[in-house]
Amino acid sequence: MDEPSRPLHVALLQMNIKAGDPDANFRRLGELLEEAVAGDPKPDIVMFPEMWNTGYALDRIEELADPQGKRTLALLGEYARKHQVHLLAGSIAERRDDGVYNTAYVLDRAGAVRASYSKIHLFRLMEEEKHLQAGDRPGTLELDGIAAGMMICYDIRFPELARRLALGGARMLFVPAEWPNPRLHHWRTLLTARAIENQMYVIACNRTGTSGATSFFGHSMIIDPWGEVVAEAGEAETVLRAVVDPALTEEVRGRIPVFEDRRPALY
Ligand SMILES: O=C(O)CCC(=O)C(=O)O
Repeated sequence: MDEPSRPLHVALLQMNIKAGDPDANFRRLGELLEEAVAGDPKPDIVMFPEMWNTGYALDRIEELADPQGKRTLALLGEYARKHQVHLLAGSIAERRDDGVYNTAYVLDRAGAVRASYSKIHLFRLMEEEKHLQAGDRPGTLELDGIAAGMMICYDIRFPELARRLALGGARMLFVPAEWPNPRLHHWRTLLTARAIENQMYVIACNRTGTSGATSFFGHSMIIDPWGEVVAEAGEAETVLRAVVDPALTEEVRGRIPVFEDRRPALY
């Protein structure tokens, strides 16, 4: 049975991903995960970045993607059970019968898959639409009695999706990403705006390092429902930790009743 809603310890694996080398990425993820669960207190939720299994090796993505996520889910199910943590397992390149999807999985402490979400908005600047299939439904989940939503990277440029998740009851928004230079300003501003306008936590895990000519700035962030940055990483590979208190969402929503004051009939 789910525990009652209480503050949660989260740990974000800001990882350097090797494009086109799933074996190396599985190894590195395992090391960072061990580092995360060795922390005191042990995290309730460990989160990973976007496409952490393959990186953006899009020209070989058919061959590299994990068929039905089987390798990922077998390994992560074992990790989750062994360490008794929830895994917001970033997203992976997942091969299905009709193509490759950029899919985020959520596993609970028992290692069971609780939710999945495939990225809805494909990022044309990186030609995702030529190699990936788009998801067709928003990502919702519930962990320890707390309703939350998921968006992947480029999705945060679409405020209507975050609002839809908030209206559906989400009190936290998880955002795995591979957000590159030079758009740190956009990353910080958009994440902060999604937190303030929806009065919910935004928990965003970006990758770091380089992939060909593209470099990634890290700056994984946890932003509270008032828009304050609770924790922010620099550029280095790291485990970023913070405590999130879902009760703060109610307090902030009570302070400025944005959801009651909406006039959707007019716009
Ligand atoms: O929107 C952006 O600037 C970055 C998005 C992106 O890199 C992605 O969705 O993979």
